[in-house]
Amino acid sequence: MARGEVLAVRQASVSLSGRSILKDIDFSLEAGEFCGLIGANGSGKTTLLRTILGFIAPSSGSVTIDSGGKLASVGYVPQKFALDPYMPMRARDLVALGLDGNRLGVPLPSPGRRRKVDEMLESVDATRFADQRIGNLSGGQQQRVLIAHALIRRPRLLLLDEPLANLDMRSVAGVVALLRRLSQEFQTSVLLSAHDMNPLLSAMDRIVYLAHGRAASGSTDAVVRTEVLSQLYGYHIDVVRVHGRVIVVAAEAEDDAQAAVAHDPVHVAQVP
Ligand SMILES: Nc1ncnc2c1ncn2[C@@H]1O[C@H](COP(=O)(O)OP(=O)(O)OP(=O)(O)O)[C@@H](O)[C@H]1O
Repeated sequence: MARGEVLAVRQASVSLSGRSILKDIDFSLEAGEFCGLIGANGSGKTTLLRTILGFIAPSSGSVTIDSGGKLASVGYVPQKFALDPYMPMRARDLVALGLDGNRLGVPLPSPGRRRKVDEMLESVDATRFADQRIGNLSGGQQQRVLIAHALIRRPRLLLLDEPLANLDMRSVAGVVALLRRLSQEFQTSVLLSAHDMNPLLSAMDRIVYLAHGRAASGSTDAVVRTEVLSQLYGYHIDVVRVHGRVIVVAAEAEDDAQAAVAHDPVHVAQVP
């Protein structure tokens, strides 16, 4: 691994049930970098995150994480974390659970634990709803608590699977700004998956763009370009910038392009 790198994914390929899902994925993240993992539904974002977490072994290539000597090197906020409104657990209880890692049993309360939890709740602006039932909080508030849970042991790398899905526009902006701030403050590298890159444009240091099981990575300006994405998709793509938003357009009505549009009308729009 190069100096300063927290995560290095090198020529990693992944097959599931005999099907090739990811091919030759290659990118790295440095300390404190904020990276968007962008791709349409089914492009392999969750599979890549699970591979980085070590739940899936790559069939070739490698994934290396530099723990920096820490026990808790990776924090994870999974997709679709269902919180039952009737679960008798306060926001602060969930954050406190993050302190326990893999330990079993109920830890004794202590002033030290309480202080760490209070500080973490404060960092994610959750102090005012810390004593409410987790299931009664709004989607944006729940995301803040889940982020606090994942970050309380100050991991070097934080992985988040579609944390912006199902949030309203204001909450999306709030969660992105929060993650940007925390990644700098804690020097935690963030890898966040999303199907729409637009809310992340101002926050991303780099992008990993997945299509057809392959990835293009680098700075947003270097990757989100007509030539690069056309090569990745294997047919002509136009990258259109309108009012500060990026729209990726499959310009030709080829079969593959049609399929992409049908697959994800939000991500790849089609010129009529
Ligand atoms: N266990 C499995 N066996 C075979 N194929 C699988 C398996 N799990 C996932 N896949 C396939 O791998 C591809 C990538 O799925 P993945 O969930 O990683 O995509 P994603 O980008 O996270 O999608 P979404 O945005 O819908 O969550 C999909 O075509 C999916 O059907």
